[in-house]
Amino acid sequence: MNTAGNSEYAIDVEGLNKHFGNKHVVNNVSLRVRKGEIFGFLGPNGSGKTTTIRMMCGLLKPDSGTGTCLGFDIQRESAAIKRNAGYMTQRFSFWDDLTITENLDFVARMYGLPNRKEVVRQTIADLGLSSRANQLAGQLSGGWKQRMALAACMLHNPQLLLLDEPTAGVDPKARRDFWDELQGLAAKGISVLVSTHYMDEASRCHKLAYIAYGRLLAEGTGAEVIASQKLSSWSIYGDHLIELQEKLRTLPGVDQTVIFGDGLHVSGADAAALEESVRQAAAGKNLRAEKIDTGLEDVFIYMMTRSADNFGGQQ
Ligand SMILES: Nc1ncnc2c1ncn2[C@@H]1O[C@H](COP(=O)(O)OP(=O)(O)OP(=O)(O)O)[C@@H](O)[C@H]1O
Repeated sequence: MNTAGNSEYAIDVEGLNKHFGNKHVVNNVSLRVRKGEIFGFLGPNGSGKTTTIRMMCGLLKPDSGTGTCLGFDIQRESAAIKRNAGYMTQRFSFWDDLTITENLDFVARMYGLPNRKEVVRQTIADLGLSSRANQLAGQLSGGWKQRMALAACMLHNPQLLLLDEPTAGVDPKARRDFWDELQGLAAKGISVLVSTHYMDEASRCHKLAYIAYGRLLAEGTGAEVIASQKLSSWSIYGDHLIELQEKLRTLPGVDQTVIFGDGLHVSGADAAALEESVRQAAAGKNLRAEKIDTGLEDVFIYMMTRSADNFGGQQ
C-alpha cells in the first residue's frame, strides 16, 4: 500500500550514504523532486550520480539514509518502486537483430504486462516510433535508439522516469526532440529525474542539483544555482587570449578563466578585485572587456574545481 502517495514529492530522500570499499561515493545526499518536475542531476564523471539514482529507485541499498520514491520506502519497498518507476540505464542494451516492436514486446513480457500487444503498439505510437516499428534495432541511429529505450521504460506506464545520461553521444537535433518528448511527459504529470552533462539540457530543467565527490553542492532552479555561488563574471574579446589567460590567473580576484568560443570568461567571488584585475590586464591592449551574467557552465566549472580542491583527496 502506498502510504505517502499524496505527497507533493515523487522523490524525497534524506542523508543517503554509500561506500564502495573505503571510498565514500555518496556522502549525505538529500534530494526532493516534486511531482511533474523535470529535475536535472549534474556533476563530473564518477561523482556519484548513478549510485544515487540506483539508491533512489530501490536497486541499491544505501549504507544509511532514508526516504521515499513515489511514496514507497526506498529500503523496504523496492519491488513497488520498480513497478511504478521507469529507469533508463546509461548503457541500455537491445537485441540488434530484433525490430523495435519485437524488442519492446520482449520487455513487455518481462514486465508481465497484460494486453501486451496493445500496450506495445500504443507506446510506439505515443513516442513517435511508428514509422520505424519494423526496423531492426541494430540499424537505428543513436537518436532513434534512445527513443526506443525511452519507450521501453514507459511500457508499464510509470509515474516517474529516472534517466541516466539518456542523450550521451546523440546529435543535437535528436537531443532536442528527445527533450521535447520529456517536456510533453512532464506536462502530463510524469516526474523526471535526468542526469546529463549538457548545459542546454540543464537549462531546460525545472530544478537542478550539482554533485561532486559524492556531495551535493547546490540545488534549486538554474537561477538559484547560479546565484548560490555569488560569482561575478567578465568576458574579454580580442587577440592573444591564451597569454591573457595566463596573466589573469596570477592576478587577485581571478578565481577562474575559461575560453568560450572567441571570448575569455573570467570569474571570481570578489567582484571589486576581479574588475580591477580585468581592467589592469586589458589596459593598453586591443581588447574589449564586458561584464556578463555568470552562466550555468561557469558555475559548474567553478564548483567542480573547488570541490576537487576541497574534497579531491579525501573521499
Ligand atoms: N559497484 C561498484 N563497485 C565499486 N565502485 C563503484 C561501483 N559503482 C560505482 N563505483 C564507483 O563509485 C564512484 C561513483 O560512480 P557513479 O557511477 O555513481 O558516478 P557518476 O556520477 O554516475 O559518473 P558518470 O557521469 O561517469 O556516469 C566512481 O568512482 C565509481 O568508480
